[in-house]
Amino acid sequence: MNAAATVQQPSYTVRGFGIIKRLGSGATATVYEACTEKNEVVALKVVMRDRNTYMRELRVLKEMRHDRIVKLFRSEENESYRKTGPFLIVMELEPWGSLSGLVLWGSEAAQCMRDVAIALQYIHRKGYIHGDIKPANLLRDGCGRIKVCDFGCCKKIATDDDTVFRRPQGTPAFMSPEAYRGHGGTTACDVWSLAATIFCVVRGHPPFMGQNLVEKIMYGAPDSHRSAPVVCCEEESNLAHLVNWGLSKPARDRPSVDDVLHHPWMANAEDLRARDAACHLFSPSSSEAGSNVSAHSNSIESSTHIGVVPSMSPSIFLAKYTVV
Ligand SMILES: Nc1ncnc2c1ncn2[C@@H]1O[C@H](COP(=O)(O)OP(=O)(O)OP(=O)(O)O)[C@@H](O)[C@H]1O
Repeated sequence: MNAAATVQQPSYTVRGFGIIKRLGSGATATVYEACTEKNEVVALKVVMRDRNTYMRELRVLKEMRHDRIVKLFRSEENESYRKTGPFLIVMELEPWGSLSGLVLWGSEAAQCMRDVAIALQYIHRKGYIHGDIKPANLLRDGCGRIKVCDFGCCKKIATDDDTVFRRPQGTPAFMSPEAYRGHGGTTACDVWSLAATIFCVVRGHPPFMGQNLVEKIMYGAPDSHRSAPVVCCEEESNLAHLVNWGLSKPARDRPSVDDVLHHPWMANAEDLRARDAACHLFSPSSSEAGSNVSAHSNSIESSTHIGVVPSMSPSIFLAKYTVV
């Protein structure tokens, strides 16, 4: 496959981008698979109204250069001068979608969550917290690796004397207790969300399942009596330990991202380099091709990047694209 193999015809255009299909949407935006005038295939995020969120996301994405973080292709410079939406963000397309609704097993779960921890380590070192780690913001690339997206809730790490009450931001099912109270400016908030995400991808639902926002907030409230979730069976004791540690109510009791990366559940996961090597060496005709996120099944010969439809096994390829 090469760039000449094109995707479905766009059904309409948004400021010069041909819209092929909707990939997903959230509170502030809708993301589309789109093509440019040069027939490059991209992810186009259309932020309808919230200019502040848009500007923040754009500013942060420009700073992020890491292979576990979705790439910003183009910041439509003119966008910054617009007073009203929609505002556009042009990103690399991750055609395998997010982890939302998926259940992962064993070392595959550990590898994917390790990718997220690596991305968080980078984000924290840059002086930011992501603020909205959850399965829907974790995209799968063609090699079975994870890329973090959606920096709309990202903020600078609060300084020690920064006790200002901020408007709570994030997704209730994955938010730390202190984030509910408007003190969501520390890296420990991301660690809570990561632990809740780990629970969710191995169990298929978030750890605290309030029926509505009020119940979810009560679950997270510091004086509620709910105990940390137990993820347990004998062979999963490492997993249970990490999740329960990450979901410690007092932020100071939680591990750092470095601790998470060194935790046996992640550190003992199958060697990632083997997976990376498999990604490059994978033969598109291999009979191991499949449609989950395992190391061998989603491998492609080259990374997905602008203008190039990924070269991959025909069965996987056809599931996502109409080749003309
Ligand atoms: N680069 C991409 N490639 C493929 N799919 C993407 C990409 N970026 C986002 N998506 C899909 O679009 C969905 C919504 O994107 P995003 O989370 O950025 O929107 P949002 O409005 O900021 O969401 P939220 O309300 O969670 O903040 C994601 O869950 C994901 O499924």
